[in-house]
Amino acid sequence: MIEVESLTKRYGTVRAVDELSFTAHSGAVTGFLGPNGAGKSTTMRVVVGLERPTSGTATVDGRRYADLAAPLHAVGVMLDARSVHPGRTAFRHLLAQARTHGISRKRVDEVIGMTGLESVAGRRAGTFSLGMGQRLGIAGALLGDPGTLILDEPVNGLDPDGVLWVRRLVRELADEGRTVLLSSHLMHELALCADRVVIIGKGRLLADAPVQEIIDRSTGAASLEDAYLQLTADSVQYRGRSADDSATTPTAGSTR
Ligand SMILES: Nc1ncnc2c1ncn2[C@@H]1O[C@H](COP(=O)(O)OP(=O)(O)OP(=O)(O)O)[C@@H](O)[C@H]1O
Repeated sequence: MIEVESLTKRYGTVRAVDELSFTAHSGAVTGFLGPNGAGKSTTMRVVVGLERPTSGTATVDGRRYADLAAPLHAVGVMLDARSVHPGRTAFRHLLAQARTHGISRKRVDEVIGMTGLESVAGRRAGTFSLGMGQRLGIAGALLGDPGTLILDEPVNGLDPDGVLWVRRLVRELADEGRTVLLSSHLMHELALCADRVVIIGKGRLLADAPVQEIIDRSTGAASLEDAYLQLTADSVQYRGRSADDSATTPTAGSTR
């Protein structure tokens, strides 16, 4: 179980996370949603001890990450699949992680098999495609057979077969009683794999409920995406313009 309580994280004047509280329960997949810059990655980074909270707490099974004796066995984490030494092979990368916790080579081979990387395990990670890198990141998260998994955008860059595999994998992990917290901007995918979603905007909690309840509570929403767009309408910080918008709102200095 992941418990985030009154968590605030400030970077100078920026409140990346603002008095945020939620719980990701064991035996469930919790989707973590919010617009760009809402504070999802910062929250996850605090949970795994990469950032110190300004105030509040974040714990896994009642303990701060820094207090876990063997963190890889407690929490599997994939925050940035690109954070791999590009000159190391996938196998060597996983073996190096495994050695920090006395995890066997057999387990390294097992997670390589689980993630479908057998044929490229001997290749340098720097030559991997986006999707192959994601699979390697997930393999690293599974290495310690942890009770909790935290996955930031796990389906980013995966092919349809890979997306389906992640959907089934997180379901199985939750059905085994594990806690799964995953972020994604793909609403359709989240609606299919999450039991519950936590939606944040500008660092604050906007909703925390089962998927269907979030949809039912929003006026006229037919999908999680509809409900999400309603809930976050005032929290979007970066909104692009279409060509039509640009035509009606010329930029300063435009001669057209
Ligand atoms: N190390 C840092 N220094 C300063 N500001 C930061 C730092 N890390 C994050 N921020 C700011 O904190 C806010 C939240 O960022 P965060 O990466 O947590 O958002 P996010 O919800 O994960 O966004 P995205 O969906 O784009 O990945 C943003 O305004 C970001 O610029």
